[in-house]
Amino acid sequence: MLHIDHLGHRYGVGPPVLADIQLTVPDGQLVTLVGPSGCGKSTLLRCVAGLTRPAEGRVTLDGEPVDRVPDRLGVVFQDYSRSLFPWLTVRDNVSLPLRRQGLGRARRHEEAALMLEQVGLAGTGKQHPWQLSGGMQQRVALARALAARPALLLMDEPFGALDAQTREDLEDLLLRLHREGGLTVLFVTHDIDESVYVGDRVVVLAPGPGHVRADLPVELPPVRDQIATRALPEFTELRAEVGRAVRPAGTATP
Ligand SMILES: Nc1ncnc2c1ncn2[C@@H]1O[C@H](COP(=O)(O)OP(=O)(O)OP(=O)(O)O)[C@@H](O)[C@H]1O
Repeated sequence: MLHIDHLGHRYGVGPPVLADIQLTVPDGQLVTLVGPSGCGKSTLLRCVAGLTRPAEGRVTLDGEPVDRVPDRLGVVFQDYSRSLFPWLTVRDNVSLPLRRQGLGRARRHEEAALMLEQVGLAGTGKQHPWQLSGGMQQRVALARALAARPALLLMDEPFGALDAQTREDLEDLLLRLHREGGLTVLFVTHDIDESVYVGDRVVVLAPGPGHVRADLPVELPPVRDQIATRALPEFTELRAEVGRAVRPAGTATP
């Protein structure tokens, strides 16, 4: 379980960027974090990842304070081309976290093959990332994040750079892995539709300084479909509610 307790942050002597963030993500829940540009989403994720030490409050993962990058943390960022090592094969990229855990070569290769199969990339292990499409590279990044069997998966706009069809395929892949593997996920997105489609719960962060404006359960069937789910009245109502929280009346900019 992830627990964020009264977290606040400012960079140096600058203005506060986050204030009094209180958020718990129970095991097995996929929480989407949505909010306008600059409201502090990435800063919050960096604090949770142990990359930035918050000025106030604290983060715990399974009861342990996060004061460095936790061992069992998976991360997937938007920029897949810079997160994979081009000189390593796909298999070696995926098995990197396992090497850090001290697993032998044969076990690492076995696990990497299993993870690649799970993300629909069986048989690509001997290729290099640059031989794959953008969507395939992001699947490799996901396989690598899952290889460490993370207690928490952090995703920062993971599908933002992909074309619409590939993005939908990867949303559905994430939903399946979450459903079948009980993954605990904190997923940052700009996209209100995506926040509702993939989330069990949507948390809206508002700026000035960043704070939780809304925390909404997603009461949609766990097995989702890009066309049928998005057409449900529950989906459109929640999307509107999230939209109003992201952009309260009178704050829209031309
Ligand atoms: N390293 C840094 N030093 C100083 N200020 C920073 C730093 N990183 C972010 N900020 C500031 O903190 C605020 C929040 O930035 P952050 O990147 O966390 O927001 P965000 O919601 O993730 O934005 P976006 O959606 O555009 O990525 C912004 O005003 C930004 O300028």
